[in-house]
Amino acid sequence: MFLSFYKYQGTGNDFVVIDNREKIFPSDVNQLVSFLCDRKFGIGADGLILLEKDDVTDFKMVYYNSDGNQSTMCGNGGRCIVAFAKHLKLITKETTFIAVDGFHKAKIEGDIVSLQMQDVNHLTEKPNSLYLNTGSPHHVQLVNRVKDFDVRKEGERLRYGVYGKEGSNINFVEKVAKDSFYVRTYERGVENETLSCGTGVTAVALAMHHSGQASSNSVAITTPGGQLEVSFIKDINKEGYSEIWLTGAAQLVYKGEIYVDA
Ligand SMILES: N[C@H](CCC[C@H](N)C(=O)O)C(=O)O
Repeated sequence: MFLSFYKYQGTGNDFVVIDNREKIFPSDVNQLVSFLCDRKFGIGADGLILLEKDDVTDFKMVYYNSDGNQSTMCGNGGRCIVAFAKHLKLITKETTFIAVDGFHKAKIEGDIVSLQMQDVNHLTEKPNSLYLNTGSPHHVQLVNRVKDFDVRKEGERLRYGVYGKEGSNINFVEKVAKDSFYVRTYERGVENETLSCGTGVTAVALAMHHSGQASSNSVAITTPGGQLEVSFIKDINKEGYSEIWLTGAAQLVYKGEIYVDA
């Protein structure tokens, strides 16, 4: 059978996106997801996103990493599904949708999508890093000359060596100017560096503010895949953050059909 799909990318984090409102996708078949995400034998992507109906919100987002397993929240994928919902004429400029980590508001203007992320109530300080969950778990570590850093080797070592089976995404960050940082991310479930990671960029912005490396409540993050901005409010009476918004481009690349064994 032929399966229709859309290919989206959000600052280089790329996804197979499927309109599953009629539940045509056999979602219990992990190897189908890993096949579709395979860059040689399939379409190729960091992850796969299903847009489904929801009784309360405009739509439901279901996210799979390219290893075929359903995963925690994907920030760039959340921005791409909002662009897809607009393409399908389900929404115009604003939306509320449900994802694995709860409700999300989002706004879209042209191809720029601003996605509200879940509040972050706790950041764990470790010897030379911070650990926090922005919808997915993230290790954040400042390094020198991040562009020359062996992200794959060090990322894999930390993801398996420190964070065990559950794992974590691993972000290496370098300060480039006041309230401006360059970030490279090793992504759990992709098991490699991706060109950007939305929940990772969000984690880096909050970690840099928490540790005093950033003073503004709006932080510019450059990734190998493009530019993102994270804005937030620091909660005065506790260590957390709220009103966290991740903003950047999300674009349709192509639409296609792929042959899958029935
Ligand atoms: N790989 C992540 C999920 C996708 C995160 C990333 N693509 C993003 O944009 O947030 C994990 O398993 O925690």
